[in-house]
Amino acid sequence: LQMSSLQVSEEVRQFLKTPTFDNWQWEDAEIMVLLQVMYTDLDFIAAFNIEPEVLQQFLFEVYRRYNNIPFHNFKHCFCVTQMMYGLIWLTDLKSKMDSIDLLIMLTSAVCHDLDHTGYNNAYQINARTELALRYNDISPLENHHCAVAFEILEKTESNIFRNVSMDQYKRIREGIIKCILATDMTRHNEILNKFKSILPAFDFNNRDHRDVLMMILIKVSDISNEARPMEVAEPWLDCLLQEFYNQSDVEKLEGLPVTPFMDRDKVTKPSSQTGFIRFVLLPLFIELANLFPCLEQHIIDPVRKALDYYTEMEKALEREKQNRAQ
Ligand SMILES: COc1ccc(NC(=O)[C@H](C)Nc2nc3c(cnn3-c3ccccc3C)c(=O)[nH]2)cc1
Ligand SMILES: [Zn+2]
Repeated sequence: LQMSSLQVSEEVRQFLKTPTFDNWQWEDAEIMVLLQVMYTDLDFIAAFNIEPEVLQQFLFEVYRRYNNIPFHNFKHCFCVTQMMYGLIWLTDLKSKMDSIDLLIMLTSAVCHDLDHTGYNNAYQINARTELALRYNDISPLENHHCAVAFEILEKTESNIFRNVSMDQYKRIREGIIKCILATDMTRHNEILNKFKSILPAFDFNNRDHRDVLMMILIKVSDISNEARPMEVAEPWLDCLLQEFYNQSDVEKLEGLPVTPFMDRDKVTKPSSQTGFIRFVLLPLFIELANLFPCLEQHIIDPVRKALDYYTEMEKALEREKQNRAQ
């Protein structure tokens, strides 16, 4: 996996800051370079004295620890990190938050699904896997992703934080743990409600407010595929359903409870998406847009278009089913 960060043009560097970036156009080796560009263009290299070869080793270890499964793979890690990077520039967060918080957010996105096996927490708990046992059924996957991140960071040659102070390292570790654990979707309403409650008097100088915002930003980045152009987003839904169907097939074989929206006999692409967009994605994005109005046109409009697209598809499927029934 050869990479050097010299060959990225100014045009690509600008494109990388937008939510329309198409991950499918790039090889893994090029994606590794694009991830380095993000750390460089946010001035983390200078601000935290990160040595380029250590950053490369860190990203290579990360690359190695993601698995080749349909959805929660290294390309997903890149998409989430690239969306986080785009949100940082779109909302001008550099002028509102400390650089160390931005470093926490970007690194959390890079590491947030490390060593995902393609089976969600419900499966881990029902099947009483080693992870569920180790983490007592408490966000087993997210605890594992975070533990793997710090296994990588414990090694000197891949510890991008090895030149920061003890206090900075403590703050970075606390922040990454909070952000990665926040990606457990069973905590979705808990975190969204907390954000809603502080929004009316949001204060960037309030540590608790900043912590909740960081959790909301990684959550938004994590499930934001439908904010991208349809030709980028639709393949991701196919990958996701592949992983979900694989899990529900195994659950059926093992006599374990099957999650309805993962069951290939129950779910269709449009039906899974219209519900998700209406009840999960839009409410979350609309709350964030309350704080950053510019996200209306960059993130919310594309999601409304996706909702229209899947609603139309759902109706067409319905009509087809009626015709077949007659
Ligand atoms: C509250 O917990 C939830 C809520 C909804 C869902 N997922 C869905 O409703 C369906 C399957 N669709 C869906 N789920 C998605 C998307 C993006 N990420 N994502 C996802 C993937 C893994 C785990 C959880 C989610 C939300 C997406 O575009 N669509 C999964 C968990
Ligand atoms: Zn994820």
